[in-house]
Amino acid sequence: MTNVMNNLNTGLYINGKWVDTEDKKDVINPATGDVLTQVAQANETQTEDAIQAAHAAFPIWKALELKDRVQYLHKVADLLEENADRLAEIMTLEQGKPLKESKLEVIAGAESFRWNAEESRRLYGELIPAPNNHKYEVIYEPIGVVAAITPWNFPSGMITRKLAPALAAGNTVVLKPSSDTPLSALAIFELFEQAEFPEGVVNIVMGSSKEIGQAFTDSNIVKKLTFTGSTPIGKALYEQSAQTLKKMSLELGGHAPFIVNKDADLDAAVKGLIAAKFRNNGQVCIAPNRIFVHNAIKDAFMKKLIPAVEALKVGNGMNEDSNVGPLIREDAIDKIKQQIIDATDKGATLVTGGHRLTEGEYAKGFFMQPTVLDNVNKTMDIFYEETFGPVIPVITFDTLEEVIEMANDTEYGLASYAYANDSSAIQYISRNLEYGMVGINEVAISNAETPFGGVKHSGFGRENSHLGIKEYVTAKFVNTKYL
Ligand SMILES: NC(=O)c1ccc[n+]([C@@H]2O[C@H](COP(=O)([O-])OP(=O)(O)OC[C@H]3O[C@@H](n4cnc5c(N)ncnc54)[C@H](O)[C@@H]3O)[C@@H](O)[C@H]2O)c1
Ligand SMILES: N[C@@H](CC=O)C(=O)O
Repeated sequence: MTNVMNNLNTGLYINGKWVDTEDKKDVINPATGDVLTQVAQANETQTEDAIQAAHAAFPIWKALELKDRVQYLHKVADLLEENADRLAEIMTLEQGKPLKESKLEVIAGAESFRWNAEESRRLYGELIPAPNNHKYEVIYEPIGVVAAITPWNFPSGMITRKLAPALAAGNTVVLKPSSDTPLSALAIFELFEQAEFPEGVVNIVMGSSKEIGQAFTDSNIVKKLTFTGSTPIGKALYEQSAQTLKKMSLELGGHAPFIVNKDADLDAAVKGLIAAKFRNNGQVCIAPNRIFVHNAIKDAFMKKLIPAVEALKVGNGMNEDSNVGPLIREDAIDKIKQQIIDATDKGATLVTGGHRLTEGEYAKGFFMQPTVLDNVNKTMDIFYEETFGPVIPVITFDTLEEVIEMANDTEYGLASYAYANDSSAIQYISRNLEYGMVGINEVAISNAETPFGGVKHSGFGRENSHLGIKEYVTAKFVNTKYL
């Protein structure tokens, strides 16, 4: 066990107490295949205990004076910043991403707590002019118990992005983190404990995803389910929640187009593409997955792109010189390899990479070469399937109408990007892309201040920004008649 794991609590956290269980699950380091530690696995009763604890704590948390609630959130932000190095190391060990990416993620989580603490002060209601001598008021109130289910690709960021607005708005929470990366979640819960949150306000359960998911969706106490993960699981949870009519936010899969127009600054486009595609080794819902390059600049673009991809150093995320870490599991490598085989069988050209790394330092981890595929087209699986790995598929186009049609030809609608200079082209592209987010000459589209979320089968609801906290409140109308 590495030092950073030594004192980490690995139990469930229910009603302000760490709860150990008989049943345990290994947590694996994807860079080495080593077992890092084992974590507790909840049974049905413990999941129900967590829901009940959040239910009992709701009136207390909701009734807290706003200034006091705000202080709790700022305290968490302080603790995240103070403990950023430790949390980053835990994240890299369980998830694989380079340490500097992990640290940025923890710091972004602190920012999320600060933003939402301050945003809770601005949950203004409304005074509506009444047509009589009544008073028409709209008040925003917390919903109640919020259940949150999060994925492994951002083991800390996807949690802070949900818990910060939920708590800031006055709700209590039960979290189920991904079974692949529960340690970052546990480390955050240690900080809640240090911040002395009232018992039951924050609870964490780990265990069978299906059973915990079912307990959340069946519960009449859980008033809101916020989920980030794959589209098929999101749809299943949506269906399961019908009987209890939950308010939901679904942040699901993506398959982002990245358009390089003929007038683009190619150096900027390559830089942006490398940053966005190889962040977390392509295991990002907003990663560029289909690279549309105008025929007129295709050769010049490839000349710049290929050396930039080949210069990336793949390695254990704990090593300072690693740009790209391992993939999360063996089956993630299999899926990428299958997409590459399918594409090359159907006529794509493998320009660089394409293979699993298995020798020396790579022997026991899940490492894959950064890969570029040229001559990709719609007959190939990679055109339609979410990639979630280090593969750049290049597709060419001649007109903006043609590229917009191809870019929108997907069930997903999360992030999209374009590099262009002509203002009419920019206007045409940004207005016609059917996506929740569009980055023009920029790939940084995920900030505390701006709305994050998708359309189509990428889900609904928005995280971050002033819209994010509104997902965790209900609008109550009060009509007062003066007698
Ligand atoms: N839109 C976004 O903001 C966003 C952000 C990050 C990741 N994602 C998406 O997440 C996916 C990758 O994450 P993943 O592999 O962890 O996704 P996943 O859907 O397999 O799992 C997500 C979470 O759901 C849980 N889960 C799995 N089966 C369940 C069930 N039957 N009932 C209840 N919970 C269940 C998992 O344990 C995990 O906690 C990708 O599709 C990616 O695009 C989306
Ligand atoms: N956490 C990512 C999105 C999901 O994979 C981001 O905020 O950019």
